Amino acid sequence: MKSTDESLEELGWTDFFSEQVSAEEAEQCHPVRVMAVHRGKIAVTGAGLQHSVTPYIPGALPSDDHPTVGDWLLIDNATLQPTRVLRRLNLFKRRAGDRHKEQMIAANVDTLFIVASCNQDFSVARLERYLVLARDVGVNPVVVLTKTDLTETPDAFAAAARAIEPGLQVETVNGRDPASAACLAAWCGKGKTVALLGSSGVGKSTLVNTLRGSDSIATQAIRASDDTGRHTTTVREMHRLDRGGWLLDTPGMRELQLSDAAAGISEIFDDFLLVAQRCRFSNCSHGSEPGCAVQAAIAEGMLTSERFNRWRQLAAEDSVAAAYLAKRRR
Ligand SMILES: Nc1nc2c(ncn2[C@@H]2O[C@H](COP(=O)(O)OP(=O)(O)OP(=O)(O)O)[C@@H](O)[C@H]2O)c(=O)[nH]1
Ligand SMILES: [Zn+2]
Repeated sequence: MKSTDESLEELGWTDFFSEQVSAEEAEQCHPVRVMAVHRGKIAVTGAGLQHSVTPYIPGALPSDDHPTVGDWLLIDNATLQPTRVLRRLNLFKRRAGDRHKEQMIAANVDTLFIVASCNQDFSVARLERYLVLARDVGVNPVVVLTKTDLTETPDAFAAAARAIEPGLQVETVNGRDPASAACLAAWCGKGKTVALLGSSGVGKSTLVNTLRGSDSIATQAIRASDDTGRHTTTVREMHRLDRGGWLLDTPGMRELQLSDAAAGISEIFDDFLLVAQRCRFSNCSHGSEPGCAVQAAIAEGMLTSERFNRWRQLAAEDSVAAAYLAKRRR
């Protein structure tokens, strides 16, 4: 199947997907993108068509990945039943509240907006957590710092974010002001999919509304007393922008739990891994072992103990999750 169809390209269809479809399949099926997932139904859009279809794929095992927002599916022309999920460019998952479970967040994302606000909610540890996820999944991250209108020092927040990783892209915006949010348009071109991740109340839905120039998503005033976000976004869905891109909002998250993200952790904390290679023992826990290069670097001021603690915390959390998953997959 060739990716010549203009309207499919607007949906994000590329050769990566078209090459997966055999000539035989192309005759019997048509590709559609999952726009929203509801209970028992998914909203899909293809070339000049929209359907609401069942998310169940004949013959799929319960352990198989089911369609999630952003996925490309093949739909049978006659029955309108999904026949299969096309291989994904990438997939965001997180550990759901129940630690045994993984929840799919979004598939086939070009750019991740990691949204945080310039107020007391701002946390480098939380940004690192989202960056680990972005690196692990292999998606280009952009840190978007909102609520610049509520602080005198937005540059200080931006500097703290930039210090996490050399070359990290950081934008500061007033999410309610279209002129201010316009700097984000660069990532939202035709056929591009941008997912927004961040804690509840940081202003994801507000950004989506501002970039779309509409006010169709419910946003809710957060409790002024503590800036704690309430859950305002309930359905995960793709929102179309006039210039052709797609924004994918995600429901309010209290805390992002990583699962199986060792590769991402290694990238964000590569400075620690580099130094750890010089530890005397290859299985050094960087505690009180003799000859620990990490502790030596901290003592010399080359590495900070704050970042060390965040690294150990993420690594410990991730290895517990990874062990769980390995057991379940066996
Ligand atoms: N002053 C100011 N308020 C903002 C800004 N961005 C968002 N808000 C407000 O912050 C509150 C929460 O914004 P939402 O857009 O609902 O937050 P969210 O991240 O989508 O939250 P969930 O849907 O729960 O994940 C709303 O009252 C917004 O009007 C901003 O840049 N400046
Ligand atoms: Zn060590």
